[in-house]
Amino acid sequence: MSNPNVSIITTDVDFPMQKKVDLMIGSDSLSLLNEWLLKQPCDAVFVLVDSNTKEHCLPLLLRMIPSFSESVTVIEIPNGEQSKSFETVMIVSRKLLEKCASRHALLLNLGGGVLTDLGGFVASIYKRGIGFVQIPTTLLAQVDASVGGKTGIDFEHVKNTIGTFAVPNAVFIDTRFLETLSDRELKSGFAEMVKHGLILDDAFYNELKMITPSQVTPKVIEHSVKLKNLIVSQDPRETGKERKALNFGHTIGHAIESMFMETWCPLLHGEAVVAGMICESYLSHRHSGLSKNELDDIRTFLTSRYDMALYDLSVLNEENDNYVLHFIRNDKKSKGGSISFSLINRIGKFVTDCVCSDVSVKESLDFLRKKVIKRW
Ligand SMILES: NC(=O)c1ccc[n+]([C@@H]2O[C@H](COP(=O)([O-])OP(=O)(O)OC[C@H]3O[C@@H](n4cnc5c(N)ncnc54)[C@H](O)[C@@H]3O)[C@@H](O)[C@H]2O)c1
Ligand SMILES: O=C(O)C(=O)C[C@@H](O)[C@H](O)[C@H](O)COP(=O)(O)O
Ligand SMILES: [Zn+2]
Repeated sequence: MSNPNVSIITTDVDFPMQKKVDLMIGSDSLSLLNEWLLKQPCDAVFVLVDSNTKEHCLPLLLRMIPSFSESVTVIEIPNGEQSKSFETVMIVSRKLLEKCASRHALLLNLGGGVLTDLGGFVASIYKRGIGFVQIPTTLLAQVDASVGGKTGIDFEHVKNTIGTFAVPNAVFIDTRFLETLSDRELKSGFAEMVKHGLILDDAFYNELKMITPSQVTPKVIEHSVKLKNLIVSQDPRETGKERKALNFGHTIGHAIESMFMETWCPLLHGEAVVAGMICESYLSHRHSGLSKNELDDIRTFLTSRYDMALYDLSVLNEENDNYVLHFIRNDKKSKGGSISFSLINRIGKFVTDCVCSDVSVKESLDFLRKKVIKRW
């Protein structure tokens, strides 16, 4: 299988067994899918879509797999974060059962991070695990969610509480899908790329400062994926220090995302991560040596790109800080009752396992309110 427009990165995974996963990235990586599928020992192919990817992405996918387009079963779920739920797990599992999907079925997850997290989770538990392929259609899913094997659903508004580490059989990242994505969604995905720069690569961070999300090229996506993959291959199941780095901005970001879930205008994941990265850059300045200049640089860059004035931020008023702390305590990095953060000590260099007090967390939320929200 080869195509000059497509790069292939092979990653070696050791859980639950040694498994090599190919990530195909490029402006027409789907051109490799038909041939790839023909080599798989599967007995049926299912495609999971949401209402948007059914309209915008499924036609291209079906065109690219002529040997299967007549025989695939399409399963549709509603779009949006609410689909990361037990209810949707049941909808998909029920459909697989109705169609008598065997343990040799293959599930193609065609969608953004919600769909790849949910679809990956169902595939990892249905009949104790069937094969699945991630075909990410948002920038966020292309640079982050489809890479690294974290799957799951939310529970009681706590993000990704129920989930598995499950390795897909392959990942096809085709940048043509991004053509129908809204600016807001593109910006949300861009935030995770900025995160990759902040924790691992200052040159990449500076490169991102020079472009807008709509100017992101397949090569820039590939670089972001390589950065994530580097970390994942060192610490696939987040048992060591490395993978926690990918959680920069998420301890507070996830709590903020949870706080907004029930409001009339929920934040997108990347938007919450932006707010989280601002708070956690403040904590990095206070606790892990990030310079004042770099803190200002990050805050200025992020506030210039993300206009949070568009959202109702009253949910982040001081009187709600204890709710934010409640969500933070359920973060997966917490241990023995202490809240643990992944921070940076300079742009491009992460440090993990930083314990910060409730007082520091509240200070960082104050920083967000005074230095950022006021300006937004
Ligand atoms: N597993 C991981 O490592 C990981 C990493 C980062 C984020 N996540 C998770 O990913 C989720 C966010 O993912 P997301 O930002 O992709 O959101 P999403 O999956 O909700 O997709 C965003 C919206 O865009 C629509 N859409 C998708 N592709 C489209 C296309 N090509 N054209 C037009 N519309 C399209 C979707 O229907 C949806 O309405 C969060 O739940 C987050 O927790 C997981
Ligand atoms: O892949 C990872 O590891 C990450 O932490 C990437 C994050 O961007 C992503 O949002 C992930 O789903 C968060 O995982 P969680 O373990 O904090 O639920
Ligand atoms: Zn994330």
